[in-house]
Amino acid sequence: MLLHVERLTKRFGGLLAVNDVTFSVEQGKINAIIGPNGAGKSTFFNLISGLYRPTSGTITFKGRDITRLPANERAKLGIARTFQTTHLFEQSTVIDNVIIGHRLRTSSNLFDAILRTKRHRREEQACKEKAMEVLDFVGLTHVADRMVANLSQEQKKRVAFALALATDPELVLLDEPAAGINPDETEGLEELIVKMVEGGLTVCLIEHKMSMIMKIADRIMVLNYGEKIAEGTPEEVRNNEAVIQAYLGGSAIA
Ligand SMILES: Nc1ncnc2c1ncn2[C@@H]1O[C@H](COP(=O)(O)OP(=O)(O)OP(=O)(O)O)[C@@H](O)[C@H]1O
Repeated sequence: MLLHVERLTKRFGGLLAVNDVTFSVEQGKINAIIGPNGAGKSTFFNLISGLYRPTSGTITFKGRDITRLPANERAKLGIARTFQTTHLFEQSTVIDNVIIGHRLRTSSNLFDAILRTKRHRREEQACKEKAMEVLDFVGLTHVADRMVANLSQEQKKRVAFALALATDPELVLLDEPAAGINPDETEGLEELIVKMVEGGLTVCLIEHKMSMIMKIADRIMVLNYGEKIAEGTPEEVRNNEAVIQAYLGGSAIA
Protein backbone atom coordinates (compact mmCIF):
# COMPACT_ATOMS: atom_id res chain seq x y z
CA MET A 1 0.00 0.00 0.00
CA LEU A 2 1.10 3.54 -0.69
CA LEU A 3 -0.25 5.30 2.37
CA HIS A 4 -1.28 3.81 5.67
CA VAL A 5 -3.05 5.53 8.51
CA GLU A 6 -3.07 3.82 11.88
CA ARG A 7 -5.56 4.69 14.63
CA LEU A 8 -5.73 8.31 13.58
CA THR A 9 -7.58 10.68 15.89
CA LYS A 10 -8.20 14.42 15.71
CA ARG A 11 -9.89 16.16 18.56
CA PHE A 12 -11.22 19.73 18.45
CA GLY A 13 -11.93 20.57 22.09
CA GLY A 14 -14.53 18.02 23.15
CA LEU A 15 -15.30 16.91 19.60
CA LEU A 16 -13.71 13.85 18.03
CA ALA A 17 -13.71 14.92 14.37
CA VAL A 18 -11.71 11.82 13.40
CA ASN A 19 -11.88 8.95 15.84
CA ASP A 20 -9.41 6.06 15.80
CA VAL A 21 -9.45 5.51 12.03
CA THR A 22 -7.20 2.89 10.43
CA PHE A 23 -7.12 3.03 6.64
CA SER A 24 -4.89 2.19 3.69
CA VAL A 25 -4.65 3.83 0.28
CA GLU A 26 -3.99 1.22 -2.37
CA GLN A 27 -1.45 2.10 -5.02
CA GLY A 28 -2.76 2.71 -8.53
CA LYS A 29 -6.38 2.76 -7.39
CA ILE A 30 -9.16 5.27 -6.85
CA ASN A 31 -9.74 5.32 -3.10
CA ALA A 32 -12.84 7.22 -2.01
CA ILE A 33 -13.90 8.60 1.35
CA ILE A 34 -17.59 9.27 1.83
CA GLY A 35 -19.88 10.11 4.71
CA PRO A 36 -22.69 12.45 5.71
CA ASN A 37 -22.04 16.14 6.41
CA GLY A 38 -19.71 16.67 9.34
CA ALA A 39 -18.51 13.06 9.26
CA GLY A 40 -14.86 14.12 9.38
CA LYS A 41 -13.85 13.74 5.72
CA SER A 42 -12.19 17.14 5.33
CA THR A 43 -10.45 16.79 8.66
CA PHE A 44 -9.15 13.39 7.60
CA PHE A 45 -7.81 14.89 4.34
CA ASN A 46 -6.18 17.73 6.22
CA LEU A 47 -4.45 15.21 8.45
CA ILE A 48 -3.08 13.31 5.45
CA SER A 49 -1.90 16.42 3.60
CA GLY A 50 -0.29 17.85 6.73
CA LEU A 51 -2.52 20.88 7.29
CA TYR A 52 -3.52 19.46 10.70
CA ARG A 53 -1.50 17.50 13.21
CA PRO A 54 -3.28 14.45 14.59
CA THR A 55 -4.09 14.22 18.30
CA SER A 56 -2.88 10.62 18.11
CA GLY A 57 -2.14 7.92 15.57
CA THR A 58 0.37 7.59 12.74
CA ILE A 59 0.54 8.22 8.99
CA THR A 60 2.98 6.25 6.86
CA PHE A 61 3.77 7.08 3.23
CA LYS A 62 5.86 4.61 1.21
CA GLY A 63 6.98 3.01 4.44
CA ARG A 64 8.10 6.27 6.03
CA ASP A 65 6.47 7.81 9.09
CA ILE A 66 5.25 11.26 8.00
CA THR A 67 2.99 11.97 10.97
CA ARG A 68 5.04 14.97 12.11
CA LEU A 69 6.12 16.28 8.68
CA PRO A 70 4.77 19.68 7.56
CA ALA A 71 2.62 19.91 4.42
CA ASN A 72 5.42 21.18 2.14
CA GLU A 73 7.66 18.24 3.10
CA ARG A 74 4.85 15.84 2.32
CA ALA A 75 4.35 17.54 -1.04
CA LYS A 76 8.04 16.98 -1.81
CA LEU A 77 7.64 13.29 -1.00
CA GLY A 78 4.83 13.04 -3.55
CA ILE A 79 1.54 13.90 -1.88
CA ALA A 80 -0.45 16.61 -3.69
CA ARG A 81 -3.89 17.93 -2.93
CA THR A 82 -6.35 19.99 -4.90
CA PHE A 83 -7.84 23.07 -3.34
CA GLN A 84 -11.21 24.63 -4.03
CA THR A 85 -11.33 26.63 -7.26
CA THR A 86 -11.73 29.76 -5.12
CA HIS A 87 -7.99 29.47 -4.45
CA LEU A 88 -7.14 30.24 -8.10
CA PHE A 89 -6.02 33.70 -9.22
CA GLU A 90 -9.05 34.76 -11.26
CA GLN A 91 -7.32 37.71 -12.94
CA SER A 92 -4.32 35.67 -14.13
CA THR A 93 -4.08 33.32 -17.08
CA VAL A 94 -4.44 29.59 -16.78
CA ILE A 95 -0.76 28.98 -17.54
CA ASP A 96 0.37 31.61 -15.04
CA ASN A 97 -1.77 30.00 -12.35
CA VAL A 98 -0.08 26.67 -12.96
CA ILE A 99 3.41 28.21 -13.15
CA ILE A 100 2.90 30.19 -9.94
CA GLY A 101 1.60 27.09 -8.18
CA HIS A 102 4.61 25.14 -9.38
CA ARG A 103 7.15 27.85 -8.56
CA LEU A 104 5.86 28.10 -5.01
CA ARG A 105 7.05 24.54 -4.62
CA THR A 106 10.42 24.72 -6.42
CA SER A 107 13.73 25.49 -4.91
CA SER A 108 15.15 28.76 -6.20
CA ASN A 109 14.99 31.45 -3.55
CA LEU A 110 14.12 35.12 -3.63
CA PHE A 111 17.79 36.05 -4.02
CA ASP A 112 17.98 33.95 -7.21
CA ALA A 113 14.76 35.47 -8.49
CA ILE A 114 15.90 39.08 -8.01
CA LEU A 115 19.30 38.51 -9.60
CA ARG A 116 17.74 36.32 -12.29
CA THR A 117 20.49 33.77 -11.83
CA LYS A 118 21.09 30.95 -14.26
CA ARG A 119 19.47 28.55 -11.87
CA HIS A 120 16.41 30.79 -11.65
CA ARG A 121 16.08 30.98 -15.45
CA ARG A 122 16.52 27.24 -15.75
CA GLU A 123 13.81 26.63 -13.20
CA GLU A 124 11.53 29.13 -14.88
CA GLN A 125 11.87 27.30 -18.18
CA ALA A 126 11.31 23.93 -16.52
CA CYS A 127 8.18 25.27 -14.79
CA LYS A 128 6.79 26.52 -18.07
CA GLU A 129 7.40 23.22 -19.80
CA LYS A 130 5.86 21.33 -16.91
CA ALA A 131 2.83 23.65 -16.92
CA MET A 132 2.23 23.02 -20.63
CA GLU A 133 2.60 19.28 -20.09
CA VAL A 134 0.01 19.16 -17.31
CA LEU A 135 -2.36 21.49 -19.17
CA ASP A 136 -2.19 19.11 -22.09
CA PHE A 137 -2.93 16.21 -19.73
CA VAL A 138 -6.04 17.88 -18.28
CA GLY A 139 -7.21 19.06 -21.71
CA LEU A 140 -6.72 22.82 -21.31
CA THR A 141 -4.00 23.66 -23.84
CA HIS A 142 -6.50 25.65 -25.91
CA VAL A 143 -7.29 27.99 -23.01
CA ALA A 144 -3.76 28.28 -21.58
CA ASP A 145 -3.65 32.05 -22.21
CA ARG A 146 -7.19 32.78 -21.12
CA MET A 147 -7.96 34.42 -17.78
CA VAL A 148 -9.25 32.01 -15.17
CA ALA A 149 -12.21 34.36 -14.55
CA ASN A 150 -13.44 33.55 -18.07
CA LEU A 151 -13.44 29.77 -17.65
CA SER A 152 -16.36 27.49 -16.91
CA GLN A 153 -16.54 25.93 -13.46
CA GLU A 154 -15.51 22.59 -14.95
CA GLN A 155 -12.46 24.13 -16.61
CA LYS A 156 -11.51 25.73 -13.30
CA LYS A 157 -11.63 22.29 -11.72
CA ARG A 158 -9.23 21.10 -14.39
CA VAL A 159 -6.87 23.97 -13.56
CA ALA A 160 -7.00 22.88 -9.91
CA PHE A 161 -6.07 19.35 -11.04
CA ALA A 162 -3.23 20.73 -13.18
CA LEU A 163 -1.83 22.62 -10.19
CA ALA A 164 -1.68 19.42 -8.17
CA LEU A 165 -0.18 17.44 -11.06
CA ALA A 166 2.57 19.99 -11.71
CA THR A 167 4.41 18.83 -8.59
CA ASP A 168 4.81 15.30 -10.04
CA PRO A 169 2.94 13.61 -7.22
CA GLU A 170 2.43 9.91 -6.65
CA LEU A 171 -0.67 10.39 -4.54
CA VAL A 172 -3.27 13.00 -5.44
CA LEU A 173 -5.89 14.00 -2.89
CA LEU A 174 -9.00 15.36 -4.60
CA ASP A 175 -11.33 17.38 -2.40
CA GLU A 176 -14.87 17.18 -3.80
CA PRO A 177 -13.84 17.38 -7.46
CA ALA A 178 -17.43 17.34 -8.74
CA ALA A 179 -18.90 19.95 -6.38
CA GLY A 180 -20.75 22.75 -8.17
CA ILE A 181 -20.71 21.31 -11.69
CA ASN A 182 -23.49 19.76 -13.79
CA PRO A 183 -23.86 16.02 -14.58
CA ASP A 184 -22.41 16.28 -18.11
CA GLU A 185 -19.32 18.00 -16.83
CA THR A 186 -19.03 15.44 -14.04
CA GLU A 187 -18.55 12.77 -16.68
CA GLY A 188 -15.57 14.64 -18.14
CA LEU A 189 -13.95 14.86 -14.72
CA GLU A 190 -14.58 11.18 -14.07
CA GLU A 191 -12.71 10.39 -17.27
CA LEU A 192 -9.87 12.62 -16.20
CA ILE A 193 -9.57 10.93 -12.80
CA VAL A 194 -9.54 7.50 -14.46
CA LYS A 195 -6.89 8.77 -16.89
CA MET A 196 -4.74 9.89 -13.95
CA VAL A 197 -4.82 6.41 -12.45
CA GLU A 198 -4.16 4.79 -15.82
CA GLY A 199 -1.13 7.08 -16.07
CA GLY A 200 0.29 5.57 -12.87
CA LEU A 201 -1.06 7.89 -10.17
CA THR A 202 -2.91 6.93 -7.05
CA VAL A 203 -6.03 8.91 -6.21
CA CYS A 204 -7.78 9.47 -2.91
CA LEU A 205 -10.94 11.54 -3.08
CA ILE A 206 -13.76 12.95 -1.02
CA GLU A 207 -16.98 13.37 -2.93
CA HIS A 208 -20.66 13.86 -2.21
CA LYS A 209 -21.85 12.79 -5.65
CA MET A 210 -22.57 9.12 -5.06
CA SER A 211 -23.18 8.28 -8.72
CA MET A 212 -19.61 9.34 -9.45
CA ILE A 213 -18.14 7.41 -6.52
CA MET A 214 -20.07 4.26 -7.28
CA LYS A 215 -18.91 4.42 -10.89
CA ILE A 216 -15.20 5.11 -10.56
CA ALA A 217 -14.02 4.16 -7.04
CA ASP A 218 -12.14 0.92 -6.53
CA ARG A 219 -12.39 1.12 -2.73
CA ILE A 220 -14.58 3.21 -0.47
CA MET A 221 -14.22 4.09 3.20
CA VAL A 222 -17.30 5.44 4.96
CA LEU A 223 -16.98 7.83 7.88
CA ASN A 224 -19.76 8.79 10.26
CA TYR A 225 -19.28 11.03 13.30
CA GLY A 226 -15.53 10.66 12.85
CA GLU A 227 -15.54 6.87 12.88
CA LYS A 228 -14.99 4.39 10.09
CA ILE A 229 -18.26 2.49 9.79
CA ALA A 230 -17.58 0.55 6.60
CA GLU A 231 -15.00 -0.13 3.94
CA GLY A 232 -15.01 -2.11 0.70
CA THR A 233 -15.92 -2.12 -2.95
CA PRO A 234 -18.78 0.11 -4.15
CA GLU A 235 -21.03 -2.95 -4.21
CA GLU A 236 -20.14 -3.92 -0.63
CA VAL A 237 -20.58 -0.41 0.68
CA ARG A 238 -23.88 0.10 -1.13
CA ASN A 239 -25.32 -2.97 0.61
CA ASN A 240 -23.84 -2.30 4.04
CA GLU A 241 -26.53 -1.91 6.69
CA ALA A 242 -24.60 0.62 8.80
CA VAL A 243 -24.01 2.76 5.73
CA ILE A 244 -27.65 2.64 4.70
CA GLN A 245 -28.64 3.74 8.22
CA ALA A 246 -26.08 6.56 8.24
CA TYR A 247 -27.52 7.88 5.00
CA LEU A 248 -31.08 7.99 6.35
CA GLY A 249 -32.56 4.96 4.71
CA GLY A 250 -30.18 4.81 1.83
CA SER A 251 -31.73 7.32 -0.55
CA ALA A 252 -28.43 9.14 -0.90
CA ILE A 253 -26.56 6.07 -2.13
CA ALA A 254 -29.28 4.55 -4.30
N1 LIG B 1 -10.97 23.63 12.73
C1 LIG B 1 -12.01 23.10 13.39
N2 LIG B 1 -12.29 23.45 14.66
C2 LIG B 1 -13.33 22.90 15.33
N3 LIG B 1 -14.15 21.97 14.81
C3 LIG B 1 -13.92 21.59 13.56
C4 LIG B 1 -12.85 22.12 12.77
N4 LIG B 1 -12.87 21.53 11.53
C5 LIG B 1 -13.92 20.69 11.57
N5 LIG B 1 -14.54 20.71 12.76
C6 LIG B 1 -15.69 19.88 13.17
O1 LIG B 1 -15.31 18.53 12.98
C7 LIG B 1 -16.41 17.76 12.46
C8 LIG B 1 -15.99 17.13 11.14
O2 LIG B 1 -15.92 18.16 10.15
P1 LIG B 1 -15.39 17.93 8.68
O3 LIG B 1 -15.41 19.24 8.00
O4 LIG B 1 -14.12 17.18 8.72
O5 LIG B 1 -16.54 16.99 8.10
P2 LIG B 1 -16.87 16.63 6.58
O6 LIG B 1 -17.22 15.18 6.58
O7 LIG B 1 -15.80 17.08 5.69
O8 LIG B 1 -18.18 17.51 6.34
P3 LIG B 1 -18.79 18.11 4.97
O9 LIG B 1 -19.19 16.96 4.13
O10 LIG B 1 -19.97 18.89 5.48
O11 LIG B 1 -17.72 18.96 4.36
C9 LIG B 1 -17.58 18.73 12.35
O12 LIG B 1 -18.38 18.57 13.50
C10 LIG B 1 -16.92 20.08 12.30
O13 LIG B 1 -17.77 21.07 12.84
